[in-house]
Amino acid sequence: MRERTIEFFWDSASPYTYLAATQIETLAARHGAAVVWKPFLLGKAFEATGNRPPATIPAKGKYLFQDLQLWARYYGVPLRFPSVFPVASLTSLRIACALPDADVGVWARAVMTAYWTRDQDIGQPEVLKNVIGELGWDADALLARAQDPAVKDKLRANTDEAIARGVFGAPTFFIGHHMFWGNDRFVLMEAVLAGRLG
Ligand SMILES: N[C@@H](CCC(=O)N[C@@H](CS)C(=O)NCC(=O)O)C(=O)O
Repeated sequence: MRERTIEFFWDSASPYTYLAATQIETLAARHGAAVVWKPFLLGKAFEATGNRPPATIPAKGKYLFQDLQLWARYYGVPLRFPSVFPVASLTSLRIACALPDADVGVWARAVMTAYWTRDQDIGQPEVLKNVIGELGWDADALLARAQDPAVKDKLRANTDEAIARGVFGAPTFFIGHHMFWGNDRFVLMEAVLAGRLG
């Protein structure tokens, strides 16, 4: 039987993850697959694997700015490089861990749109409150829940799981036993979902 689940490890601090988030549900729907949105701390995966943010290597950073804009134009989505970068994504990810599973993708897309298209500093509680309010959710209650020890543990567990499964960057997807890093791996993911690659 073909695999019908795409696990999506995402951190709102990652521009390529924002790009992937604009596409993944449409891709999944084409194949009757479900997306499981898994927030994790990319910085911890960098630390654990000895990897580093690409923008810290000047030549890679320069290329990355052009590459991101080309992808945004290719997808027909907005992308504005934020004035605060890198951003403190921790609270936005804890909020994701405090939500019911069905709302995590909605939150991920909303918070990444605020940061990656409207230059809003999602490290600030006031900004997060606004984004939560725009979704019609109770911002004070959700921000309070995001501080629960069980919620903090969930983010830690997702991050540990990602590292244990070999994640070194973002976005990272799993379809069955296959791991994919990057929004540029969609072509391979579709081949797996369509049963053309085992
Ligand atoms: N080619 C990938 C690039 C993805 C990427 O550079 N992601 C960053 C985070 S935004 C990362 O994880 N970098 C780790 C690395 O360069 O090894 C894509 O198109 O998505």
